[in-house]
Amino acid sequence: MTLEFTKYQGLGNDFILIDNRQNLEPMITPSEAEQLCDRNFGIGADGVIFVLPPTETDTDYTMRIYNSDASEPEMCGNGIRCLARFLVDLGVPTRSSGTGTGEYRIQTLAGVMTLTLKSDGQVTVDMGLPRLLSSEIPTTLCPPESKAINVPLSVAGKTWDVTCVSMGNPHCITFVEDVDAVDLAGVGPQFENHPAFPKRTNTEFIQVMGRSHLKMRVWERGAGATLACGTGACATLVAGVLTGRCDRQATIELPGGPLIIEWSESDGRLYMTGPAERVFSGRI
Ligand SMILES: N[C@H](CCC[C@H](N)C(=O)O)C(=O)O
Repeated sequence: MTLEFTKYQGLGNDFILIDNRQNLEPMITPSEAEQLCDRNFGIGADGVIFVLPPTETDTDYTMRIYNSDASEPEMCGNGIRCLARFLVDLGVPTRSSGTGTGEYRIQTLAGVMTLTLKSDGQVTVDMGLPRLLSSEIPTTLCPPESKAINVPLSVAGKTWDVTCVSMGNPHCITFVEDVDAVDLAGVGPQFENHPAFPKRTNTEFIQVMGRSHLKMRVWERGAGATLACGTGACATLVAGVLTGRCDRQATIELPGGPLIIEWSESDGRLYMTGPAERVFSGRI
């Protein structure tokens, strides 16, 4: 079977996008996606994202994603910005948002996201409400109806203070003195696969540069060290506010570049703004 695809990247978090609008199910299997993500034997990417027909009322399309390890996460922040750019390139008309920019409403396993295309080429995503109860992460670090904020977790012979936030997918955030000193490949997998996280977890290591500037490195569930993580940046801002370290709007500085994140006072939702760029199209 010949597969047409287009590669996009959001701050270096890169994805293979597939126009799957003719079928209700993804046209390739998770293991085929894993092969395509291989950076030596395949196209190379952190994941494969499918544009599927809408099944929820008042949505334009449905997004599904396979990580490069073939697992299926609930949501991807950088990836959904790439999907917005893909829809524009496919010639899909936007809804007028009334503010002079176009919008798409996309169903995901984490809920319906509204994507706004800004005049400067960036994309703002309404990422919805954070989930904070340990049963919602999910984590066994504390009782199901309580929140895991600044709780101790032993990893790699060290005790880390962690705060857990779900953006539909699980995140474990820990604040460190020097984020560049973290042995990401050494400790990342031990966090990812820790028994305290029944669905595994994404892990964000954060250095506070100021109340509106956090420096982040990330070990992603199912993808390893990536250059950026949009859901992780949102979860990080929430953890920073809950632990008194930052304001409700901040620049999250990632290895691949900055994301602007706001945890709205008025509606309690997270808003993420960042770029999404086409790299190349191909067929395999
Ligand atoms: N690896 C993540 C999915 C991709 C999230 C990340 N790339 C983003 O931009 O939000 C997970 O398994 O939850």
